[in-house]
Amino acid sequence: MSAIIQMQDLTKYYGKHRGVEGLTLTIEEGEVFGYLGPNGAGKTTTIRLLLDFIRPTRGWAKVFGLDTREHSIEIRRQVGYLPGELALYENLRADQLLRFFANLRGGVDWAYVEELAERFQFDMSRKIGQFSRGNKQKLGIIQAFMHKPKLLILDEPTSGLDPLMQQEFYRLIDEVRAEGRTIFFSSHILPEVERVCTRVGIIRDGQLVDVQDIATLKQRALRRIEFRFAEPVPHGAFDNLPNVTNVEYNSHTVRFTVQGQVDPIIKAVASYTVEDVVSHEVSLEEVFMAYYRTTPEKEVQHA
Ligand SMILES: Nc1ncnc2c1ncn2[C@@H]1O[C@H](COP(=O)(O)OP(=O)(O)OP(=O)(O)O)[C@@H](O)[C@H]1O
Repeated sequence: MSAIIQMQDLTKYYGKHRGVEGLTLTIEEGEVFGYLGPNGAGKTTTIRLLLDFIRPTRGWAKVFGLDTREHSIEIRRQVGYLPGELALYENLRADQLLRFFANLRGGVDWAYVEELAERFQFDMSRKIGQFSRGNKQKLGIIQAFMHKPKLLILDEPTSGLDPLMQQEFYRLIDEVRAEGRTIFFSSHILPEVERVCTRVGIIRDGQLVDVQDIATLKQRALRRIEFRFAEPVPHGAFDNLPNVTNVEYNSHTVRFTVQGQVDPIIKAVASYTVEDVVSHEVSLEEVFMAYYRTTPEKEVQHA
């Protein structure tokens, strides 16, 4: 394995305002790395530093082992980049713009472009100016993936996509991953990061607060689970289960918060007749809260 992205003390201040600070991180070839953080955390700033659209105040970054400041043209040639906000030529048709990019980059298989357009139900013959936000996002995805780059840098790629198209996008990510290519993508949606990534970095207030593989993050995640039973359940029946807190009994229903494995709970509820079960996805905020509760105090003062 070789390092595809390296950051060392990477720091960007906008005047006195902190963008990101002290980012040190290595992403290896073949990783699908999720860069997770709430709005304003510094995700876009990091991506813009990697592509040399802005320059660091301190520290450095390398992509493919090349310094981002000295070799930005070479780096960008080998990267598929989806910006958070696309600036496009509104008067062109989508296929004209894609042909233009294909000619600039060279080596693009047009049949693959057509395949992507079909998969995303994207009509390339329409003018870009007429597109909805979702269609513009599809166009952004197609241009990022069309030349099969060895590194994809994607800024909130699923924003504006409907759920079906999101699923298609996740399949595309899986394919790129199976081919051993590398993806760095920012998101504020934990379930999608869980779905497609191998590792995740959590950024908050401009700083990288944790880097974990997905399995570890899942262990920390909180989940609210509700069971409805055919018969009333005795109060206290599930009070002493491992990993469970905040148990609420209400006649036929029981709700609780779970952190970590659900297996002991499933075994315990199985002695009653379960009519329904609802598991609420954890919000990123809850994951952060769970994270901060287990972080040494001096590190959480800024949280
Ligand atoms: N051009 C700029 N001038 C001044 N401050 C900026 C500029 N760009 C970003 N910032 C600030 O830097 C911080 C990080 O912003 P950034 O856009 O990188 O966050 P983000 O995680 O990508 O958020 P979002 O999900 O909202 O895009 C924020 O506090 C933001 O206000």
